[in-house]
Amino acid sequence: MTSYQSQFTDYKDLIQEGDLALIWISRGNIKAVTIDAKETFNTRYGSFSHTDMIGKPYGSQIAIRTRGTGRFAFIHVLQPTPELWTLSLPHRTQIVYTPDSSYIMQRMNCGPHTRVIEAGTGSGSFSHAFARTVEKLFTYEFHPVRYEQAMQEFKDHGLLNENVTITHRDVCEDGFTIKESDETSAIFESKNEIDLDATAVFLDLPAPWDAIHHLDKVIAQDQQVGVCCFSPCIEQVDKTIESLENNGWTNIEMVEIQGRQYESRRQMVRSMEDAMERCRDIKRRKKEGIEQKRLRIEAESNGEINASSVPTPREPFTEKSKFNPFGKGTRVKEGDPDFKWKQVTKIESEIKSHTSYLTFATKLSSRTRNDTIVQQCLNGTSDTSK
Ligand SMILES: C[S@@+](CC[C@H](N)C(=O)[O-])C[C@H]1O[C@@H](n2cnc3c(N)ncnc32)[C@H](O)[C@@H]1O
Repeated sequence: MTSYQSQFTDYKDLIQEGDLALIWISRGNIKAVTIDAKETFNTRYGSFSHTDMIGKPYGSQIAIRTRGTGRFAFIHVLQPTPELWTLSLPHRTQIVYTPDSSYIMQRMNCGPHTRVIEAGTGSGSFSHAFARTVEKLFTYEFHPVRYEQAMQEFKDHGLLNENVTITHRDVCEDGFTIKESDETSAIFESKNEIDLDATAVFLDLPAPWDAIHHLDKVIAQDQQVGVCCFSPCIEQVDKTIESLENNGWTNIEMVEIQGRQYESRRQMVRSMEDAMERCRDIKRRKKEGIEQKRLRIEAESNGEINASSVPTPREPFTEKSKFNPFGKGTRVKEGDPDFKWKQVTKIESEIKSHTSYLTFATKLSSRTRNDTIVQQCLNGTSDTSK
């Protein structure tokens, strides 16, 4: 397999041989491909040769004539980003989606100096987002196949060379310390144990409460550390909070992200006269119905059961072309200038985005005052990079 410069962290302009590209076919259909001049990308509309992509800028539209109809079909070739990867990755587990991951990173103040612990790795969706933003990501997975697959994927995406370390571990049983004897991608230099010094922790595990007590050994002692536990059930939240409290975590808060689509629409303004016309119309139709029924019964009893002998109802009084805003008639196109409209907001009635509850907390282990640092801060000479 090709080893990539990490395109997730470094952007490039042109599509090249060996690149990982994300091919946008439609909104819900994005496919990852490795650009190879000998290959074609097949869709049900036809085949797109990789040679037509090589040398073009990322974001280009590639068009072909479709089989049979001769009409155009097209795809877009996109640069991989963590957001697009989340939409196209091979699912090995449930994953964290961008509305949650972006909020979590923002809440935990993730930036270029953050050192993150993540367990479990799962399908690596959140790992890619962390990897782009933070200084270092230590991710843990106890399922052997998922561990291997994630490790290969991180390697292929150039993330292991950058800032990601993956370790095969049951974190609830064995905690987070990484030693030379462990099954890990970590590179050991002078010491046989990695200094994790984590400043943010993300736990997407069935039982995060069993892992929380292991954190003290691996989190930064002199800085405020943030934790987020991602759990689908409120009972899990309850147990997590208990464990966080017992282990000295503070500022505990639970959040649920509910994504909603707000649409700007126009609604027809209806007058009292419209309402009255509607009532008259109902009355008219009812009367016509009763009359028709009477005629049918009469025709039946006279033995004239032939349908053609029953008169067709007369056209409703309301002209269809003029549309009765409250009743039947021709559908009016939203915004039709013959009617009055007001601007309204419509939201989806169902919320589809509940994936999990997010339980946040913080911990500052060492509360001792370092006078040198305080003095440096007061003098404006402190190293603000930390
Ligand atoms: C829901 S998935 C994580 C998905 C991931 N956050 C993503 O965005 O792709 C949970 C993962 O945690 C792993 N896991 C569960 N318990 C674990 C433990 N005690 N230690 C390490 N990994 C664990 C599971 O094997 C699974 O792959």
